[in-house]
Amino acid sequence: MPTPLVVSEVSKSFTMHLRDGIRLPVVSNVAFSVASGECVVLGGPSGVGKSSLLKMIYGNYAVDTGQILIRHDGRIVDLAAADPRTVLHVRRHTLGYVSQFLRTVPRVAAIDVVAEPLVARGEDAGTAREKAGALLARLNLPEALWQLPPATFSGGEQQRVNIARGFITEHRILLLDEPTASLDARNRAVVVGMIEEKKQAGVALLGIFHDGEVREAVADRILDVQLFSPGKIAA
Ligand SMILES: Nc1ncnc2c1ncn2[C@@H]1O[C@H](COP(=O)(O)OP(=O)(O)OP(=O)(O)O)[C@@H](O)[C@H]1O
Repeated sequence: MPTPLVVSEVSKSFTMHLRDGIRLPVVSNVAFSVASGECVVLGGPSGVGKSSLLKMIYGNYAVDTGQILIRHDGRIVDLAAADPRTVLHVRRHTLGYVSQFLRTVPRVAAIDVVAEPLVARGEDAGTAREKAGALLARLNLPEALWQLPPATFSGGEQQRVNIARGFITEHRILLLDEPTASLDARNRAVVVGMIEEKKQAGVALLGIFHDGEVREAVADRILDVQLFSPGKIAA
């Protein structure tokens, strides 16, 4: 099966426009790939650029140089150079992202927040809601909350809505930014099981997990982002 995600010679500096244009180099010459059915975990100390790298791959941060090659619709798209329409199409169909925090939409019920990515892909609303309910039940979100907007939910409840929303589609690539950070042990175990199922289904996963136990449970490989700190030569 063709490799779903290849990151090639990616470098990035932040330019602080309000601070005399000071440049903050973050990563340099990042090169790795994630195979189908593999879970690669980004490692390295705080501030080394793990989250920034994930945001570059999702297209939220621009890259200065390099390519982010995504297998999409039977062809290869360089997301680093793609126009916004293509980026949105890739996100809708191929590239999923579970951020650390849920971005809530006022007045939208939790179950519809979770079902929305399926509806956007053209799935019937009733079926999408059924799948959303099954995921929320699996993640132990009390049914009394399903019809409420998640804005007032606890941190862990919001995170579970966010996870359900990210896992509901059959995206071939899934980016995970600390999806278990606010969860208790029981729900962390549920998420580990869900990641395992995605691997079995051939999804390529790339994530950040600060929890050592979760990392050990899900990682096929840990990629030390420090190898790509500016001034170092990538191994
Ligand atoms: N939007 C931004 N503008 C300016 N600097 C940024 C921006 N985002 C990140 N940085 C800087 O880039 C560096 C890497 O940050 P990043 O959040 O990617 O690190 P990390 O490895 O994920 O850290 P942690 O493990 O603490 O979450 C930091 O020095 C940070 O201050």
